[in-house]
Amino acid sequence: MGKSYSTERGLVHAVVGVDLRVPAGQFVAIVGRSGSGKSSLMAMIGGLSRPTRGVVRVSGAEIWKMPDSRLAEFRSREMGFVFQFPSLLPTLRIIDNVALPALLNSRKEEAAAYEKAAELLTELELADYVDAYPHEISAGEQRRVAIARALINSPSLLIADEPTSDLDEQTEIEIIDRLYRLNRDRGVTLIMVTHNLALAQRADRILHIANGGLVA
Ligand SMILES: Nc1ncnc2c1ncn2[C@@H]1O[C@H](COP(=O)(O)OP(=O)(O)OP(=O)(O)O)[C@@H](O)[C@H]1O
Repeated sequence: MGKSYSTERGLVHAVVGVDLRVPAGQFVAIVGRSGSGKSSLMAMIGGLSRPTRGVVRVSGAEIWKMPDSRLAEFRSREMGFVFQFPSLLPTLRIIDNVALPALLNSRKEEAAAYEKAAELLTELELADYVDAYPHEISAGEQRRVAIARALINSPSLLIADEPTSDLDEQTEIEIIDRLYRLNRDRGVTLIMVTHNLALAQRADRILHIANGGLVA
């Protein structure tokens, strides 16, 4: 698959001829320098940015053939996202933030959504903070909330783009450990971009990307 952007400077080829197959349940780490195309690749896989070339299949479905509304629904059901910054809604309690995607998209019963949110928060050792607001918890705890939120609709694929940026080393290890265990214990396929090669070592497979292409 490929992605080019039209800019005033002309076409920028951000991703070029990437052929990537990730078996269900695998943990793949993607590493590469700034500007190498990691986020562009993740956005195409995650149904957030249309490829200019090629196809993306998730759980057998060709996602970029879907009409927008179906893709949005598919994305919220099949995929979870953890980005560089957790972007929790500041006026909602932690539990509301986690339950929200279930209430919005899969039309889960409110009670069931809150029950699942509480379960996930307990699993991520955040049970004490369900009624807290995002500004009342630490940056590492906020990342864990974002992971819980990403899991609320039981996705088969979790996409994490620099999920530990701006965290201290110990918290970074802890977050990666969480993601690692979710992958192992729940069988969620995990594709993670990281700058940190040591953390990438936890993955089943490390892909290096340079100038928009995969390198051996
Ligand atoms: N919306 C856009 N419009 C034009 N060019 C873009 C756009 N997004 C990314 N690019 C360019 O595409 C290339 C790849 O960018 P991308 O963000 O995918 O890299 P990255 O590896 O994720 O970088 P970083 O680690 O700094 O986040 C870069 O040259 C970037 O300038």
